Amino acid sequence: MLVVENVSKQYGNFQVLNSIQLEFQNGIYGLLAPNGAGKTTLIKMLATLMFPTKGEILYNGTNIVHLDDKYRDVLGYLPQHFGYYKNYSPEKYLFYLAALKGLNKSTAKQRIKELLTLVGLEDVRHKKMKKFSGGMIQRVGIAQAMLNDPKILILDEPTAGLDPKERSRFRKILTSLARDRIIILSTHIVSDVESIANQIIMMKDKKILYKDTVADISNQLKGMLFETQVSLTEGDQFRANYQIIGERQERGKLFFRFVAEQKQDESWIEISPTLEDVFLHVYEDDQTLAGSM
Ligand SMILES: Nc1ncnc2c1ncn2[C@@H]1O[C@H](COP(=O)(O)OP(=O)(O)OP(=O)(O)O)[C@@H](O)[C@H]1O
Repeated sequence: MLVVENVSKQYGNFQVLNSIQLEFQNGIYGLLAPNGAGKTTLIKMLATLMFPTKGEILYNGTNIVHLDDKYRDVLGYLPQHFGYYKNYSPEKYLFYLAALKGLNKSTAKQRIKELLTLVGLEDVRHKKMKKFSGGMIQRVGIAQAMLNDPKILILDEPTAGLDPKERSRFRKILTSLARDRIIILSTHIVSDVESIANQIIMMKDKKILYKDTVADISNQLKGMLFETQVSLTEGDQFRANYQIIGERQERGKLFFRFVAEQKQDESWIEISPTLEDVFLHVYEDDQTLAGSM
């Protein structure tokens, strides 16, 4: 078990995280927040690339800093921007990293074969990576993070720049890896984690806002989410009165999806909230969100 125990992080006087408390068991955790909320900072601390200003991170009861190499032996990490050699093939690159990680040759051979199959790159294993799409490169990234068969796999915004098909493929790979390890995946895109994460962690104002299942977080808006239609001339007034989650124009009318404390009009239709609704609701005033969508 991995435990983040009362962790705070400051860069100089600038506080990014304040008293973070988290526990991870095997399964997929989606770390979901707009850019700038501190996801990378938390992930870098989990990967021992940065250290908490206060608090500690424990793996099976021992501070990961003290575990040192023993911790890195069970850790797989895919950073936001991972460095690969464009002129290498994925196979050559993975052999190179396996050697750096101290895997013996026959173990490496077997493992690389399995991993290239897992990520669907066996057919192009000898092709130079400079010809690869963003999705293929990210799959090489997963393979490199999985070389040591880690108990903890951490991926920082792994789907950035991928198209929907590649995202879907990525999700399937992660699901297949989740059975007997902790997977922590950071993203600002709800659909990346909605269908695969056992738990979603949402951060706001330097703190953990929610750590719960998709269903339980979605229920935060239960009874408060509605749809209705109004005339075009009433649109501005309606927007001023309610928090709008979505709107569209159709047949000369405005259709709003919006949040209100309770049903105030017979014409309003209560709808089941999704994780995306809660995300938009929670980060409505968040300046960082505008740049991330
Ligand atoms: N080395 C640093 N020195 C000072 N401020 C930093 C440093 N690294 C990050 N920050 C600031 O800390 C805040 C959180 O950054 P962080 O990268 O952890 O956010 P994030 O949620 O991962 O966003 P992104 O996905 O854009 O990286 C941001 O305001 C960022 O500008």
